[in-house]
Order: sequence, then structure tokens, then C-alpha cells
Amino acid sequence: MSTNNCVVVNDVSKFYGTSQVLKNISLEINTGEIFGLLGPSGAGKTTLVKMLSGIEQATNGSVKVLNDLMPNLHTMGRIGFMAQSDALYEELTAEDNLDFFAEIYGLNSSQRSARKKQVINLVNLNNDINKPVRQFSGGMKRRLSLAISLLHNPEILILDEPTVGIDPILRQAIWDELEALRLQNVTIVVTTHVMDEADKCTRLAMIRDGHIIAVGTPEALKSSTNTSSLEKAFLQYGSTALEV
Ligand SMILES: Nc1ncnc2c1ncn2[C@@H]1O[C@H](COP(=O)(O)OP(=O)(O)OP(=O)(O)O)[C@@H](O)[C@H]1O
Repeated sequence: MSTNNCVVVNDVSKFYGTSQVLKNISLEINTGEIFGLLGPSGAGKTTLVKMLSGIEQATNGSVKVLNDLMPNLHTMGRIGFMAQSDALYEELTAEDNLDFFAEIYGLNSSQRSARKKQVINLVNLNNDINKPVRQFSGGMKRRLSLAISLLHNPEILILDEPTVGIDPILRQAIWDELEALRLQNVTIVVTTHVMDEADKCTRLAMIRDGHIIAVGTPEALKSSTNTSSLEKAFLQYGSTALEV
């Protein structure tokens, strides 16, 4: 294994009861890349990122993050995870939510106020910090969840559909920030079904029906299928996979 591998997924399968939702997934994600998981609804993207985050356990196979077998409590502290459904305290203000998670992450009071300012600026919620979260729109809740996932300066950021419900301008700002984090060697794993977001990733895994059907840079995936868009490439890889 190269030391550059931040995440190594080895022959992972996942069953819920008798239903198999991930089938022999193997994957390596390098330090400092934005790695996209692209696939339709129900393909298994969320299940996979929950395993990377240590929230779910593989039925078979292994997941290593930062050289530790997952789930591992210490490693989980080095990961920022933004789930698809927001895990926020609706009755508390945005600031109280941030304080709550800062406490869990063990940030001291001086780190806390500086980091709070940075992450709130980033998601553009400065004017709403004292409002209770129940008054937030869906997009505002997504932005607050993203801010929380960044609070403790994680080495790996795992984002499950981070820009759903977020307007195009802020979406661009968030992608700019992901790129800035990547340049600081933060490893980012992001699920999406939005093709133009997938195009911004350094590499992608295309997932369908619990299988990885292709892995590569967006350019390589398009050129090896002789297609002009990731959507067309996905369809082509999907039909090839069906024939196998
Ligand atoms: N806790 C669970 N118990 C049983 N089945 C589950 C559970 N969680 C997910 N599944 C099933 O596993 C499959 C993959 O779901 P998953 O949420 O990983 O897909 P996804 O690619 O993230 O979809 P979406 O883009 O809609 O979020 C689906 O068929 C889903 O119904």
C-alpha cells in the first residue's frame, strides 16, 4: 500500500438483512484529492461513505482510513462528516449548535471562537448565527452542517450530497473552498448525482447497483468512452457492466 493512500477499501460488501447493497467494492483514495462518488439514487453511495466515516460496518472486507481499520474512534476524530440529513438541534441557535459540536471535538475556547468565525464566514451564515435552527431553510441547514463538519480542521472531509438545496452562487463558493482545502492537503470525499460537480473532482468512482463500474479522472472517464459528458460516460459504463 502506498503511504499516499488516505482511504483503502478492500473487497467490501454490505448486507442489510438479505439485501446486498454493496458488492465487492475496492477503492483507494489518495491524500489531497477530491474524490467523487457518482451514481443514481439507491446505488449505495451513502452506505459507502458511512463506512468510511466509521458509522456503518462492512459485512465483509475491510476499510482503512489513515492506516487504521475502521470503525476506529480515534480516527473518527480526524474526519469531518456531513450526512445527507442534517443532524442539528432545531431548538438551539446556529451558534449554540456550533458550540455543542466544538465541545464534542474538544476545541478549547480560543480555538473555538476563531474556527467558528471562519466556518460561519465560509458558509455565509454571519447574519443568522443567533436564530434558532428551526427557522432555517433547508439550504441554510445544509450550510450549517457543512460548517460543523469543518470545525475541527479535519484531515478528511466526507460530504454526502453537500450542495443539495444550495443556490448556484453559494454552491460555487463551497466548491472553491473545497478546492482551497484540497490545496492544503485535506482529502475530500463527496457523493453527488450532479454531473457538473462530478466534473470538478480530481477522480471519480461511478457506482451503480452497489458495484463500482468505473474509476478515473473525469477526463479519462470521458475519453475512454469517447463521450463528451460524464452522463454519457456513465451510461456507457453502465451498459458495459450489464453485458459482463
Ligand atoms: N439501514 C438500512 N436498512 C436497509 N436498507 C438500507 C438501509 N440503508 C440503505 N438501505 C438501502 O441500501 C440501498 C443503497 O442506499 P444508499 O442510501 O446507500 O444509496 P445512495 O446511492 O446514497 O442513494 P441517494 O442518492 O438516494 O442517497 C438502497 O436500496 C437503500 O434502500
